[in-house]
Amino acid sequence: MVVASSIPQLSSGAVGFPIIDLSLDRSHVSNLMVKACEDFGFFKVINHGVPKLVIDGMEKEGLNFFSKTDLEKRSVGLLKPLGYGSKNIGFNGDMGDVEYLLLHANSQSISQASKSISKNSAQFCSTVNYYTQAVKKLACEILELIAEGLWVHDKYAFSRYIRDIDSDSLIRINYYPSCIDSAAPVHQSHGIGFGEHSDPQILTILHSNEVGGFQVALHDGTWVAVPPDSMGFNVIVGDLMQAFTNGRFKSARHRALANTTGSESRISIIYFGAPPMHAMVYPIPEVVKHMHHSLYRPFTWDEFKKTTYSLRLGDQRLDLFKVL
Ligand SMILES: C=C1C[C@]23C[C@@]1(O)CC[C@H]2[C@@]12CC[C@H](O)[C@@](C)(C(=O)O1)[C@H]2[C@@H]3C(=O)O
Ligand SMILES: O=C(O)CCC(=O)C(=O)O
Ligand SMILES: [Fe+2]
Repeated sequence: MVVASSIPQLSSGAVGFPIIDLSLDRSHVSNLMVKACEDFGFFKVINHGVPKLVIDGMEKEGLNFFSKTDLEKRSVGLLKPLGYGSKNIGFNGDMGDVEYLLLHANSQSISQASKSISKNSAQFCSTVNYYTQAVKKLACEILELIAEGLWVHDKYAFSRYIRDIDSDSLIRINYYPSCIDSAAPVHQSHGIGFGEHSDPQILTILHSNEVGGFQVALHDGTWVAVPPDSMGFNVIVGDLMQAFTNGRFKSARHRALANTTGSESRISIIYFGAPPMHAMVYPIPEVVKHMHHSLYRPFTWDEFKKTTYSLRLGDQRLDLFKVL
């Protein structure tokens, strides 16, 4: 990746995704974000203001959890799809070389979940809460900058959904064991940690340790590796943002490769910013005005989420909401 205001081409001919420095001038940053969302549906932010201590604490709790025995991990008593999972992704047969912990991102749910996740539940709870609050704040700032860059007159047009007390946002920790860690021989691994997909929510904020494997697809379908950087956060446009912007932004298809060669395990911590279940989603009038008609019919997040869970990971679920 290269810090720049345009789309940099690396010498190899590969694309470097935009890196946006949040300490720069606000209107410059908001324009860069809109361009990045249009060109890639993806960018990295640096100088984001989330303290390293908060990130390290969260990562440590994650590693501590995944180091437990199978029995201990499987005893996390949360209703599916929340809780602990290993290899299975969703309900429709998708598989990957990944273990995960999926939680609701509100403090009451985190507090409740902590009791079955950690013996030191108070510490787990406060660590996850600190992280979630900090990353939610970052997500809101980014959404407000994007609204400004799009000249939407209500700068809270997107962020209000995830600021809402009933927001259905999630927090997920994915653990990709190194082949040395893994019980399965390397030749049995199919190479995929988390298969190709777009995220259904509004915006995703992804952090990972210094182990590679995360990839994003360009609009033409070419896969590009995202170099790991534990100092930055990856920002991914979700399906709802595509609907809000009437297709001006496209949700980014991404995947994580399994760790088949390295000796280190990869851990990623992901915040998915989502609206409340009852919230209506429809293209915002300012964007439609320039494009003449709405590409998508209005729908609730509840309806979209149900559709998402009835489909496979890689399906293009937003197509089902297109106006014909
Ligand atoms: C196969 C599936 C897993 C998923 C729900 C789905 O039916 C399709 C989307 C998947 C996804 C991708 C982004 C997030 O990781 C996630 C929690 C979400 O909201 O949609 C997962 C779902 C999951 O793992 O439960
Ligand atoms: O773990 C990663 O790096 C990506 C996983 C992902 O895209 C997801 O959980 O939705
Ligand atoms: Fe994802």
